[in-house]
This record gives sequence, C-alpha cells and structure tokens, in this order.
Amino acid sequence: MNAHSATTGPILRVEHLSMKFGGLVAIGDLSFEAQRGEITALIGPNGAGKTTVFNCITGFYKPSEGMITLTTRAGSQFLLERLPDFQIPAKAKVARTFQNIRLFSGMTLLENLLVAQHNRLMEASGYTILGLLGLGGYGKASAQSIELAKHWLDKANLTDRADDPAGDLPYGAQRRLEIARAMCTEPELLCLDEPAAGLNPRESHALNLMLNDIKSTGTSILLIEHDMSVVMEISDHVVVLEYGRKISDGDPTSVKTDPRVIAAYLGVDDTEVTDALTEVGDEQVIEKLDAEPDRAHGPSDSASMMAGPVSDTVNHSDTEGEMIKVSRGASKAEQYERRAAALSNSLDTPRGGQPDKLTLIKGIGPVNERKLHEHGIFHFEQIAAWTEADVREVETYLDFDGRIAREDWIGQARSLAQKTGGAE
Ligand SMILES: Nc1ncnc2c1ncn2[C@@H]1O[C@H](COP(=O)(O)OP(=O)(O)OP(=O)(O)O)[C@@H](O)[C@H]1O
Repeated sequence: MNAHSATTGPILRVEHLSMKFGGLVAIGDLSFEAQRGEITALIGPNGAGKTTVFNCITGFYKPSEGMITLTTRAGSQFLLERLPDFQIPAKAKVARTFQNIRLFSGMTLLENLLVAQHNRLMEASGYTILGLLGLGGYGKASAQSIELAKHWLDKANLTDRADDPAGDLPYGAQRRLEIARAMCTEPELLCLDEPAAGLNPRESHALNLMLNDIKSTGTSILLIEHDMSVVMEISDHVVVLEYGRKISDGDPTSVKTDPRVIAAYLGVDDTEVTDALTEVGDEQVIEKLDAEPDRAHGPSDSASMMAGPVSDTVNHSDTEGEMIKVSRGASKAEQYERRAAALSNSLDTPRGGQPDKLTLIKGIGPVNERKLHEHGIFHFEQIAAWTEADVREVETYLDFDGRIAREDWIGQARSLAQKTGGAE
C-alpha cells in the first residue's frame, strides 16, 4: 500500500486484466477506469466476462495477468490483485452484492444490517468479554452501528419493515436491503451485480433513487446491469464487453449509438443493426462490423485467444467446464432460423391476446422476449412447464447454453405464474 496526498483521479484503474480458466480466456487484456463519485456500468451480452471482472476486483479470483488499483479518498492505493480477499472490503473499502440475493432470510432487516458491521463492533470490543459488556468504545460503536443501519433502512425505504424477517420481503425490497447492508460497511467502491434483475418498473425506480442517494454520499458505484433503461438513466460512464474484450467505453449516449454495441449487446437482427446504423448516420461502420474488431478497444496480439479478428468459432465453457462451440460466423438471421421441433406447449397467439411480461424473469431481456414470442412462448406458466427437451430446444434457439438452468428460469416462471394467478 502506498499513501500519497492526491485524491483526484480514478478510484479504480483496471490495466491489462486477463483471466483464464484452463484454455478459456474469459477476460482478454481489459483496461478501463471508474471515476470517483460516479456510477460506472459494465455491460455486455451473456458470458461477456462482467462477473469475472467483478470477481477479480473483489478478490474472488486472482487474475492471470494485469493490475487493479484502487485509490481511496485519503489517497491510499491498494493493488487489489495482490490483496488477500478478506482485506478487500476491510482495507480497500470495496463492497459487493451478488446476482443471487444472499441475505440472512431468518434474521430481521435490522439484524442483517448490524451483522454487516460485525468487524467494526468486534474491533471496538477489543475482542474481550469486558469490551462486549460495554467497557471501552463498544457501547458507542454499537450505538453508531444502529444509527447507520437505521439511516440505510430509511434510504432503502424499509424502515417500517425493520423488525420483519428479511425473507418475508418482496423481491425488489430484498435487493434494496442487500445494497443497504453493503452500504453499512461504509464502502468507497460499491460493486453491484445486476441489481435491477427481476424488478418491476416501480421497484426499478425505487432502486434508481437509492443508487442516486448512494452516489450523493460520494461512494463510487460499479454496476453490472442488463436493464438498459437503468444503465442509461443512472450511469455516468459505460464500459461494454464482448467475449472478454472491451468494445466500447464512454458516456451512455455515445455507447448507446455505438454500432458495435448495437450489434453485440442488443443482439438484434442484422437488418435492425443496419437500420440503427443508418439512423445514427454512421453507415461506414456497417462495413466495419463485418470486418475485424476495433484494435483500439481490443486486446493486443499477444494477449489471448481473443486477440485479433474474432474467429468464426469461439470456445466457451459452462460452469461445469464443458466446452461449448458458439458459432459467430452465422448471421443472426441464420441463427434464428435454426428452429428445431416446436416446443411442447407453444401457442400461436397469447391467451386473451395479452402476453405476460417475460422480462420479469432474470435473464430474459426484450430481445429474448421477442424471440420467445416468435417461438410461441407468451406466458410464465408455459416456461414453468418446460420439459428438458424444451429447455434444450430454447437454449439452442437463443444460443444460451446452460443459462436457463443456471438462472432457474423455470423456478422463476413458476413463482411469477403464482403471483400473477396464472399457475395451474
Ligand atoms: N470459474 C469458472 N470456470 C470456468 N469458466 C468460467 C468460470 N467463471 C466464468 N467462466 C466463463 O467465463 C466466461 C465469462 O463469464 P462471466 O460469468 O464473467 O460472464 P458475464 O458477462 O457475467 O455473463 P452473465 O451476463 O451471463 O452473468 C463465460 O464463458 C463463463 O462460462
């Protein structure tokens, strides 16, 4: 750790980060910065490497190559890739939330927020029984912890539920509680992994308000998010990944109109990409999309298998390590045409003319919702009733190997069907 007086400059600097899992390069020579006090969003298609970047920053993985420098407000610098993982929250003041909510569901909301401050309280106790009984600074630290917990309960709009078990909260409120818990560790950098996943518009709005509150405290936020409306509304800076490489980096407006992002992230049909490019007046880039990737944003030649033009076939592995071939040579339109046998329960039209909002299922965005509609899937209960063969078929169709099971679409659909009264 180096101490110096300057507190200007980025809070986080990621330089030439690479992460390899056996033969798979999940991150290839990635560099970007997150500015202090800003919300930086890390976006990209499924499997682009966003969570891996988070895991490197928060010490869950030790990167294969590269440097991750965090500079605190006081000017202390930490090389996160060298710091033992348990010291990253304590010393470097980095907190995170996960894609799957990890609360203590049997504890009350207040207890969840107090547990987060366990380290500070134990320190104040001097690690002695007498300390715990109130001698020394423990009493004061305990009162401060309760105040901090109440403050963040209020910011999460959950004060009236303080004494309820966390498991009783609706999904969106649990997400806010998780963020409140992270804030009780008083982080300088808060890393949020898909905080808006599965939220309805009202909950999404409450989340945005909370994130803006957090930003106003000077805490910097690094955010992985699939919901583009959240990203565009609250981010100051957006970094876009595809297959572990950075393909765009800038303010939300410039990223939104970047043709590479339109093509890669939004996953729209080729014709739609062309239309979008024509609309943004950047027809020249249409040709570039079919050519090699942008070297300025991509890795160096020596970096990884990701270096140079993207090959026709990219190897990916699922969580069990099985290698999967993802054909990138085929046009999106061709890929969409690869529709095998019909699903066991597809419909020609939505019942009552009104489809369910499938995007409430974490992992389904507007593009995939449209594709599911094309496949005759309009309702939660249809997804809840998928057979293994259906899942295989849909995964082939969406190029979504292993993801439906990993994200438990069927379980999510079942509970959404029950909530909306559509369960059988
Ligand atoms: N522990 C691991 N072992 C092997 N491969 C892994 C491991 N973690 C991630 N990967 C692989 O690294 C690649 C990037 O995965 P990652 O989860 O970081 O992507 P992501 O952008 O967060 O995706 P998503 O949006 O689906 O969460 C994927 O191909 C994934 O299968």
